[in-house]
Amino acid sequence: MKKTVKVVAAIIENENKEILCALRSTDMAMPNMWEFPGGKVEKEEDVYTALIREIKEEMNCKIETSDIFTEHTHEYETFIIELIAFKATVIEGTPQKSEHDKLIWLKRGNLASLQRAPADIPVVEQLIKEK
Ligand SMILES: Nc1nc2c([nH]c(=O)n2[C@H]2C[C@H](O)[C@@H](COP(=O)(O)OP(=O)(O)OP(=O)(O)O)O2)c(=O)[nH]1
Repeated sequence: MKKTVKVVAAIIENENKEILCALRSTDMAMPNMWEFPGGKVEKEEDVYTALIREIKEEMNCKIETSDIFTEHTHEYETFIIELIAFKATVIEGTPQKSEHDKLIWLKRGNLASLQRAPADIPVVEQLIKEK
């Protein structure tokens, strides 16, 4: 049976209404795919704590999150992902790349132009529809 992995992701929006997109590096699982920064929720960790921790670890900044934007399950070849996405804003520091190959800010209308992790596609569609 495939393992189910709970992953939290941040839709970080700046004052220009652009959204932060991160390119998974060649050293990561699922390389060369664009994603919303975040990662796996650890055992006994709540989703908000997990997201704030992941963003601090990955981009050395502090975010503030609001309610869940969207939550859905996607089946990959080797595992099932339960992806929980939150809207967020940076409240301390500036996102800096460490694990990712690239960080870019994109307007909503341009979000669909990137090659996305497949589980993220419904999130992107919902974001585009929002405006
Ligand atoms: N962070 C993130 N991961 C995503 C997204 N969409 C998607 O399919 N994934 C997948 C890629 C990975 O297989 C998994 C998240 O793992 P990760 O490698 O980013 O998380 P992590 O830092 O906690 O991982 P690890 O080093 O502890 O293994 O979820 C997304 O939008 N953001």
